[in-house]
Amino acid sequence: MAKLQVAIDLLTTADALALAEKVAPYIDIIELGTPLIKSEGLAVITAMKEAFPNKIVFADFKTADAGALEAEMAFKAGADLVTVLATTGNATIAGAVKAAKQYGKGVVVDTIGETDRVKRAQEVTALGVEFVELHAGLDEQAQPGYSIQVLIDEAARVGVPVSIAGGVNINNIAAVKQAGVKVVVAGASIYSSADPAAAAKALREALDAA
Ligand SMILES: O=C([C@H](O)CO)[C@H](O)[C@H](O)COP(=O)(O)O
Repeated sequence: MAKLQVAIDLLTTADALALAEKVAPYIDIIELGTPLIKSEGLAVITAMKEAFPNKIVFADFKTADAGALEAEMAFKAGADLVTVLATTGNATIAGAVKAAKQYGKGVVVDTIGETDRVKRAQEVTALGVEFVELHAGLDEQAQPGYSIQVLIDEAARVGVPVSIAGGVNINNIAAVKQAGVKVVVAGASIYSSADPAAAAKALREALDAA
């Protein structure tokens, strides 16, 4: 069963907690987006885990160096999963994985900015990461001609555990799941909705039905 992850790209702890409260019944993983963590610091991780101890809390650090140190910071604050960039060196990813093993937590590698997401996903999986995020970030999504289909096609052939993030919505979530992903990430289609709870519920139902 694929998990549903809400990516919270809001800028305050209060707004993030309020959104999480609305969507929690329908989602498995609560992602604290990179802008949110930069805005509010580690305290937002602690606040989210205290409010939702039974959810998987995902800290989107996008770590580029000092993998062990940054992963430890996230885990000590309450994160269950932390991201490291695929574009960084294997030593940084391996350092984060080592810290994750010490804390009983996990590392997700984010392929944002990576030219060959499939090849890099296969390489980093061997380092012991939890899964790899096939990710087209907000700026890539804004480019003319962007389609999530490129990620769906990559997921179908990658052969290692992956998530997809990059514009998941109610119209494409079934195709995303059918590509064989472990986790489906939805950000703007939930937090920008006039009714985030209804949006999350619809995504959950479509995911489970696909
Ligand atoms: O990780 C993300 C981005 O880098 C900003 O932090 C997004 O949360 C991710 O792209 C998912 O969001 P949507 O594309 O809006 O679904």
